[in-house]
Amino acid sequence: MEFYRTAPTHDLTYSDVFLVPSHSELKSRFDVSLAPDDGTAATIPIVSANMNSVTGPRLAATLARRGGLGVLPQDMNLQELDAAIRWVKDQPVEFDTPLVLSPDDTVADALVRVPAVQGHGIVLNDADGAYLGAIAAARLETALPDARLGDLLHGRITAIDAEDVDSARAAFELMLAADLEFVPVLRRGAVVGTLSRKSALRGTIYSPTLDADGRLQVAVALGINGDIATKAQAFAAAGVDVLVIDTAHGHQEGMLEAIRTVKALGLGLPIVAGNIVTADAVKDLVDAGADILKVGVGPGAMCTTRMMTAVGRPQFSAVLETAEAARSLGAHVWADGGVRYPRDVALALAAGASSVMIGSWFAGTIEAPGQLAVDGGGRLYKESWGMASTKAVRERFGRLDAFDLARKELFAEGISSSKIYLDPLRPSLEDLLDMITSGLRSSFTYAGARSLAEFSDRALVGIQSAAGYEEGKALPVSW
Ligand SMILES: NC(=O)C1=CN([C@@H]2O[C@H](COP(=O)(O)OP(=O)(O)OC[C@H]3O[C@@H](n4cnc5c(N)ncnc54)[C@H](OP(=O)(O)O)[C@@H]3O)[C@@H](O)[C@H]2O)C=CC1
Ligand SMILES: Nc1nc2c(ncn2[C@@H]2O[C@H](COP(=O)(O)O)[C@@H](O)[C@H]2O)c(=O)[nH]1
Ligand SMILES: [K+]
Repeated sequence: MEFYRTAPTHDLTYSDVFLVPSHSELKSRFDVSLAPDDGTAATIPIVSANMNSVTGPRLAATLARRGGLGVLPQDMNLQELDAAIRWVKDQPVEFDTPLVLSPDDTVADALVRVPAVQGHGIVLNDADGAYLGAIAAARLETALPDARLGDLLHGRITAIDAEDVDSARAAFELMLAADLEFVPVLRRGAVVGTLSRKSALRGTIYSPTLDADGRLQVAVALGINGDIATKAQAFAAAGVDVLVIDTAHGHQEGMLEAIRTVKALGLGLPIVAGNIVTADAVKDLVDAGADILKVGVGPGAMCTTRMMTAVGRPQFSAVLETAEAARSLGAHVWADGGVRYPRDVALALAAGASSVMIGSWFAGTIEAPGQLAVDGGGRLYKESWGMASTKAVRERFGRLDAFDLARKELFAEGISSSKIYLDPLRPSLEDLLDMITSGLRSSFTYAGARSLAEFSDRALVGIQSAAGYEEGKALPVSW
């Protein structure tokens, strides 16, 4: 990466900078590879944050199916995490994970899981797991909230047989011909997944993140306290693919000890560690055994660290400096936090990140763990909160006595409740991934780059004023 015309005299964040187009030999945006090449099997440079409001098993499976990687948060107990890792490993690769409900559930029960939109749906199984039928989510729009889902099955949707779908393109054509937006996919009478026309199309564009056995990959986070070795071994036994050792101040002795402990287990899994923002920290964490550094202090949407402590660093410069240091040591960087638009992802990659971690933006999706809620104006949202907020601290340390819990609560560095609205045009994680990856494919061609390495090499980055940034925004109404 090079700065265009002016070198910066101070640290910069994403809105301070822009990419200048340069000569390109690429003829199509599909000629671009977005694969991170950082020791994970990801094929797109997107990782979901280890936040309880963001990455649950469903979001992790959906993200891996499209080539990214989900990091399950450390604030779940060991049994829950073990079950979550195994659940992701059991999910279909070619089809969407079915949303299975009971015929006795009501329309209101369904509407907290999935909105009444096209391309999504519900599968009904009986108590023994036998398939009863499926309902397109759009049908919920006109049904009464207390109606039983089982009573909506008249004129039920045709299912397709997994054996009849030999390619994603064939599935798309089949659904188009039958004028279907959503179908359950059956194998020998049992549901093995669902498909929408859009997911069939996505199957022709994305490649899943797979382990050596052809199952979806998943990562899990560990804090730096407690019996880290036992936890790491249990996660490895459950089949996890990447370990993320995470604490607010990653450049501390406790983190270095935690990395050494996990490294000494010889599990053969990539170790991600953070959060840090300096080249010195990169060196120390890589020396201890980290393969990937998680970079970002203070940019997160739920994060109050900079206002509480003044500590942190504008994210573009933090990524630029740490990525350069990591590269010289054969390590990589994940840019963590502060992403609000696809452009921010492109800029993090231009600065040298191999992947970009997104939290709050993904909290406002169908696949995120929380229930859907409706505000006074009828808009759909999910609740999100920071992992260092009073809410998270209470949940994490609830087992402590009142005195110790009160001591921990003093140090909250995050917000406890925030509404993250679903984008009505892009309510699912996959809709956001389409938006981000198409933005990236286009960015790469503007820079004449076929791969991530070429992109960070060729990127020309200019520095802009606040007015320059403002000019780049679309105007939904006239001025
Ligand atoms: N990226 C970011 O900007 C930030 C992210 N977070 C996220 O919040 C979650 C909770 O992290 P965390 O609060 O570290 O909790 P952890 O449970 O990981 O514990 C942190 C440990 O480090 C010690 N510590 C020493 N200095 C600090 C410091 N400046 N800040 C925090 N702990 C310190 C704590 O001891 P003691 O409690 O006795 O001081 C404790 O033992 C993580 O997911 C983290 O990534 C939190 C803040 C900033
Ligand atoms: N200082 C805090 N940082 C937090 C907290 N919870 C999460 N985080 C960090 O934010 C990113 C995600 O950023 P986003 O802008 O995409 O939401 C996450 O990975 C953490 O590093 C918090 O309570 N305090
Ligand atoms: K912030």
